[in-house]
Amino acid sequence: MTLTPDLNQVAANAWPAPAKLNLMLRITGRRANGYHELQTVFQFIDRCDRLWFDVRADGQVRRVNEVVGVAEADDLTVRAALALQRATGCELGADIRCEKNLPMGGGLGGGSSDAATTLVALNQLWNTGLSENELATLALPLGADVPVFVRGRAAWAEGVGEELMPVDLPESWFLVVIPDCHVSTGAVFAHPQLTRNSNPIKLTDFLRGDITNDCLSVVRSEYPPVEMALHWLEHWGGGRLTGTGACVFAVFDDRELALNAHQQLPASWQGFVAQGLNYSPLLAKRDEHR
Ligand SMILES: C[C@@](CO)(OP(=O)(O)O)[C@H](O)COP(=O)(O)OP(=O)(O)OC[C@H]1O[C@@H](n2ccc(N)nc2=O)[C@H](O)[C@@H]1O
Ligand SMILES: Nc1ncnc2c1ncn2[C@@H]1O[C@H](COP(=O)(O)OP(=O)(O)O)[C@@H](O)[C@H]1O
Repeated sequence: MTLTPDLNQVAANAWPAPAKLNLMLRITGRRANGYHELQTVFQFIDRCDRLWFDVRADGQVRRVNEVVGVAEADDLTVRAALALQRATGCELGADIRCEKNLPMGGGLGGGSSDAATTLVALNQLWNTGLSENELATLALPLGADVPVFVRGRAAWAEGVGEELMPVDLPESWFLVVIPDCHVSTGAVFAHPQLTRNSNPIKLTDFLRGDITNDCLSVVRSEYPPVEMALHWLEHWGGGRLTGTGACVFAVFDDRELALNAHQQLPASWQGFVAQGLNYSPLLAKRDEHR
């Protein structure tokens, strides 16, 4: 008999919720409801939150661990589970445990990814049988970035991020720097100086090197830690902002170069090295359960 938990088993039962990077982001207009029309490119990275689900027979949905700064009722995992219950009439519930490895509000999409992983996992574990399209439709009201995580394919995106076209991109290495500040997505989109009228481009323009992020100039002027991180990354070929930030990243051809840059990160700064992924690890996990 062993008294230590079988850590391999714990890991095997975990459902991954990867981060994303926006490799470019253009704002091409504004809708009547105030939301902005975007063009963006999403790629996943191999840095993930991990979630565990225990099915409950009594229909209750509970988050069983503390997530600092997020009340249980507001947690996107709980909201996603309740949305799936409502849509399907499922009478089962779940205990949800979420290991947060991704910084919140950093433009890495951790909350959106947790929501998507919850939808995909519980659709399997509850046997609710929704198709990928149905899950993506359920995902959008939870957040503009949730559908891309449900579909699990790196994508060229338009609209508010819901019109998705899968793309295959180089799976480069990234050094992601986490500036010591939180950027409010709402505040960036409300900023009077934000560029809102970029001309639309095509995927081929992005592939030829148009990697503009229209949020960059507002974010770097309003948030000094982002400006400092971008300044430091100039030494490594220049930094880019993911989404509305605060995280910034530089691209490397191989892991060693990225690790070398990471080692030189100022001691008080946070960051990590990760690889770009065209397929979310969520897909492989889902397929184990089919
Ligand atoms: C712009 C992206 C790119 O990935 O930024 P990140 O949040 O990842 O940094 C996302 O699409 C963000 O989507 P999402 O995360 O769902 O946005 P929310 O926090 O709900 O948006 C907060 C507020 O920003 C404004 N907003 C958001 C998205 C959008 N396309 N136009 C907007 O004008 C709205 O006023 C909204 O109420
Ligand atoms: N499970 C969750 N993980 C992270 N954030 C969550 C979660 N549930 C709700 N949120 C809320 O969503 C916000 C956005 O989180 P996140 O997706 O990590 O950032 P971003 O949209 O900048 O990429 C957080 O500030 C938090 O208030």
